[in-house]
Amino acid sequence: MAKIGVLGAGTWGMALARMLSNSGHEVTVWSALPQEVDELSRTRRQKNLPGMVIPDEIKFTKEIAEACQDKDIILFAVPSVFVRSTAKTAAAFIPDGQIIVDVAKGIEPDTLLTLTEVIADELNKDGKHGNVHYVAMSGPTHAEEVAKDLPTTIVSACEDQAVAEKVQDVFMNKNMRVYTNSDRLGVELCGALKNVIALASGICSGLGYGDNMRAALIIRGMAEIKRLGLKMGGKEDSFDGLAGMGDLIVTATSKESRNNNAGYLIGKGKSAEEAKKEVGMVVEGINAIPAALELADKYDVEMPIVFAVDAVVNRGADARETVDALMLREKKSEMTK
Ligand SMILES: NC(=O)C1=CN([C@@H]2O[C@H](COP(=O)(O)OP(=O)(O)OC[C@H]3O[C@@H](n4cnc5c(N)ncnc54)[C@H](O)[C@@H]3O)[C@@H](O)[C@H]2O)C=CC1
Ligand SMILES: O=C(CO)COP(=O)(O)O
Repeated sequence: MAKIGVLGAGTWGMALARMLSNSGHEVTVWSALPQEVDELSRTRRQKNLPGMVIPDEIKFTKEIAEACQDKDIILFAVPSVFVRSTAKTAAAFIPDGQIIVDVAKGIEPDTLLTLTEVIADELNKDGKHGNVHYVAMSGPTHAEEVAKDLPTTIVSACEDQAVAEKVQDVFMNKNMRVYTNSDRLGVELCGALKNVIALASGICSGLGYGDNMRAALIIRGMAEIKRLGLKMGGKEDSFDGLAGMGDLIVTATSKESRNNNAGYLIGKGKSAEEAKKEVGMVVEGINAIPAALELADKYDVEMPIVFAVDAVVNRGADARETVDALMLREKKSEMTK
């Protein structure tokens, strides 16, 4: 059995902590919010997963050292905007050679680093973390379903196959099937960028558009993600796989999706701020837009849906007119080869 430190006690961190604890692993959860640690310890409930009982075996701590020292795996499960600050605080307590798994989905604006790259960037500053192993875990995995033990699949992505398999072994159980993947970059790009397309899907539902439009957004959205991701060095299998198409399908169609729901509210006329507030959990697609635009520019890749989402979410464009303009863009062939 493994010793696992979970950094972040939000919806995803807690659903995974419970699953890992129920598999017999020793789990310690750290949160940056002291009142959250107190509340979780006392109520054994996560506020956004009210039906889920947190096993007594899970230990909560306000000391990040306690969640990082003497662990087989440290799991980063904080929203993307807190990944760097969490890595910075944790660095002094993370031994070299540690396996770090990130489950947050995003790309840091300005640096354009994926989140395992952000953690590495922070840890490498002291020259003492040259042998840390970074794994990205991603796939169609809504916390609300994992919390109910509904069957789920996920990818353990690391260029070192032995490390990817070690993480696969720890996370795999009858409700969670884990595949390995050697393309960490491609997997992380998929996880971050599909959230922007899920916002588009939600916006179109809010406008009253139907399943035809949703299917179009999923396929043409993945065409954009893949165009960029392949140019950046990602591998085709990742975009076609669970972390790519799988996660895009679930996020663009599920009633559980924070991004889909926020998009819906925006399509109904709410501002991005109002939508985020109403959703009440992190909406990573909104955070990912600046980096997606910067990457499209840097790699000279056309991403019309991402540009349209930015126009509606950040620049006050009328959603219906924006969809009309997308539909009437220059005529194209679907063939890429
Ligand atoms: N919820 C889900 O179904 C899934 C979420 N993810 C990803 O996991 C990441 C976390 O998502 P959720 O757990 O849903 O978000 P959430 O909105 O539930 O997370 C909030 C948590 O962030 C932590 N936090 C708040 N302020 C902080 C700070 N200053 N420093 C460090 N931590 C702080 C707290 O523990 C808080 O409970 C996101 O990147 C999301 O895309 C990935 C797969 C599934
Ligand atoms: O990444 C996720 C599911 O795989 C979660 O997506 P949402 O944040 O849109 O709920």
